[in-house]
Amino acid sequence: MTALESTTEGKTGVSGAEIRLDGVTKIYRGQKAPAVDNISLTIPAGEIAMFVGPSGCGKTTTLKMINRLIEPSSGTISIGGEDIRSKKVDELRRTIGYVIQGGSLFPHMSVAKNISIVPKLLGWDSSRISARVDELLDLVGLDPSKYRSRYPRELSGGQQQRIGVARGLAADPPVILMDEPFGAVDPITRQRLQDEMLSIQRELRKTIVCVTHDIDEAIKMGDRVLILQEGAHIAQYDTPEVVLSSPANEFAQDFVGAGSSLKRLSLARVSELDLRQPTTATVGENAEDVKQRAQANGDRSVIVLDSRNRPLGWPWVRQLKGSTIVDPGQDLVNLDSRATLNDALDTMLVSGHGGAVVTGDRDTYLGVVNFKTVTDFIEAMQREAEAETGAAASNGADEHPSERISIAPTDEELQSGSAQ
Ligand SMILES: Nc1ncnc2c1ncn2[C@@H]1O[C@H](COP(=O)(O)OP(=O)(O)OP(=O)(O)O)[C@@H](O)[C@H]1O
Repeated sequence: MTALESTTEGKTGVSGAEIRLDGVTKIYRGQKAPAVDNISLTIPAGEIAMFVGPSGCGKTTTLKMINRLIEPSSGTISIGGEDIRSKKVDELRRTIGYVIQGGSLFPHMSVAKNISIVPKLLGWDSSRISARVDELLDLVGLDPSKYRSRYPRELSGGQQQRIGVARGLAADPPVILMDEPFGAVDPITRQRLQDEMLSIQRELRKTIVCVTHDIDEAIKMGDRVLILQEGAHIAQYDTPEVVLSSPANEFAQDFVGAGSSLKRLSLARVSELDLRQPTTATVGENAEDVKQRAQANGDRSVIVLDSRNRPLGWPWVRQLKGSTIVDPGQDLVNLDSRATLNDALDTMLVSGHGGAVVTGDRDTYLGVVNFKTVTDFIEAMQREAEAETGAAASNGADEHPSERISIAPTDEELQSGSAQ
């Protein structure tokens, strides 16, 4: 077993490997100026590094040099301490997951075939591959029995992207490269995919390098954010907190943009809030018992869970008909506990309940978040940020926090909208 395939020792649960770039330069043929000019960078094992910067600054070129889709003109790249040139290109790529926008699935192959490309190349036997396909579908939130045999054209954009992620993870590589992975989907699906990726990463602790145009995505997803200028010159490489609170220079400041104190909302997670615990019911339970329980709790709606404690629906008590609780069959927009407060507000807006059902790893039910909890939290953050930045908070060029929270419903709307 080589360093690339082995689990990194020393950090509990980390299966990723450190990536190092030393003086790496890429000059494309026929070009005078380097696309990437002498970049040196270390991405610690088990972390997510988000690459951001203006179009053409060299993000994708830098990323693609890590799996040798592009060969550097000079400099050295190592993974897990091993120079990537010490392996054959094909072998190297089998140890690096690669996920790109839209999933880029093969249209003539079923979902299972798409996911199993690399395990097949690695010579895994068919029962191991089939078990792995099911495990990965479960991990990315798709029911294996339903999706295994489908073709890409039978999937939504978000589902295709999930399969793309499953394919990138298939052979359990220590390193995953992602190029604008969530660029082609609508904002709510994008948020869910980001949350799922964070949830998966919490279990797997790979080393992930991800290119994005979106500074908010970088701040949300990254353990570290790399802000690049033209020629892949590093403007700043720091944790999201430091990038937001202390931009290293004018370029980083401009890139992070106005209202950076507000962007800190993207750092606050739903898991930091006190979740409400309204009445829950399990499919198959006696409906009358559930109604009585809800009434005793003063709740006008209940969260219906499946036998594995995953939320299925959020019906009003008056909608509970028949003698047993059945799968309400509505599409429930869940909020992952790793979602940011900005995401929480967006999700709650599309819910008819003035709140959102929060889930943890593998979609397990955790509780409910409502507007009041979030706005209280935001107001406390706002006061803190204003105290920190003093007069700067009143700068007219900045987006004012109150603009962002004005979407919260009134108390009256809250009372009439749900039992919260
Ligand atoms: N195959 C190529 N041949 C010549 N020049 C190239 C090639 N690929 C990229 N470039 C140039 O190299 C520079 C960096 O490109 P790169 O795609 O790495 O940037 P990027 O930051 O990923 O951009 P974007 O955000 O627009 O995708 C750009 O000036 C681009 O025009």
